[in-house]
Amino acid sequence: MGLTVKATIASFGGKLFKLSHPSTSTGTDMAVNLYLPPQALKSQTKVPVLFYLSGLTCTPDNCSEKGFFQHGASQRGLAIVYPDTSPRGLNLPGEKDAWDFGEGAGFYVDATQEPWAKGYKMDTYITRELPSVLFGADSEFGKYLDADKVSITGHSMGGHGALTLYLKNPGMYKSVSAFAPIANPCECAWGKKAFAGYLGEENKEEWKKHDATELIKGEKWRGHKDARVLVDVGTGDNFYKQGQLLPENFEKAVKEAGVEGVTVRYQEDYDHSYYFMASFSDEHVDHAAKYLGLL
Ligand SMILES: N[C@@H](CCC(=O)N[C@@H](CSC=O)C(=O)NCC(=O)O)C(=O)O
Repeated sequence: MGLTVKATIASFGGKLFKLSHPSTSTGTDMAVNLYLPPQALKSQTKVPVLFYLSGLTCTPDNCSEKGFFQHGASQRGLAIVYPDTSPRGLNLPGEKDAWDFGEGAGFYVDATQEPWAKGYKMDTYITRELPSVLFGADSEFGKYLDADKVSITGHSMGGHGALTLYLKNPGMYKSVSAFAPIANPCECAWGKKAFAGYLGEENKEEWKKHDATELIKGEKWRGHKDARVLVDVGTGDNFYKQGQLLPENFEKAVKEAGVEGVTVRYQEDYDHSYYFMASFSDEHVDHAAKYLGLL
């Protein structure tokens, strides 16, 4: 069984499809939104694809309703994939006890600890299963999507997801960008809670494999001359002020590792919300478009 279309919504000359599909990674049905720009629909050609990973508490709808990404995507001619942030409906004990762990908070890792290992496999889901579901021969959308031209972006927990999936898999994505990412999860409260639960309290070396600040220092990226990374953080972001994001640690690691092609910008007064993202989403679409051959 493949994709089910739940709704089709006109947006900026293209169409937003609300989809669901059974997932072998999570053992649940997964919701996912897909935006096809007018260029794909009118000429029936394959367009490049930008994956957008959402933050804590989000569904595929938060960003497709108020992130303003469809505006830039329709101008540049790229598709956007908005996945969910965790499995839903597994009914694991404690799954809905907190907004920063469990349902809506999968952290884009493959959990190794029970009970989470039963379906919290968001790394495999985003990097392997979802592309094959969307781009594969059985997908009615495959004819519109260029599987060889894919970039990734995200917000907060999803910014962590975008940076780490990009850094773990050189070549899988053409570029990465992030809004207010949790840039050093091993050192912040959100990250410590998630990694202790999903990966094990004692497995600190394993945690580092899913931390952008650690990954950029690793052998895959040390001395890299063209990293293609854009990060925006708002200086009025309360989660930034509380030390949940730690972009300075990421910048320091980039410098120490001699990595070039990383831009971290601090946007005066902007907070953590979608008002911030909508203000800069065109620029993040353009960052992706440049490396996807559209600019
Ligand atoms: N507990 C609050 C705050 C949750 C929140 O701010 N979530 C952010 C992501 S935070 C890091 O990943 C978010 O994107 N919220 C959705 C939105 O539409 O703003 C709550 O439950 O709202």
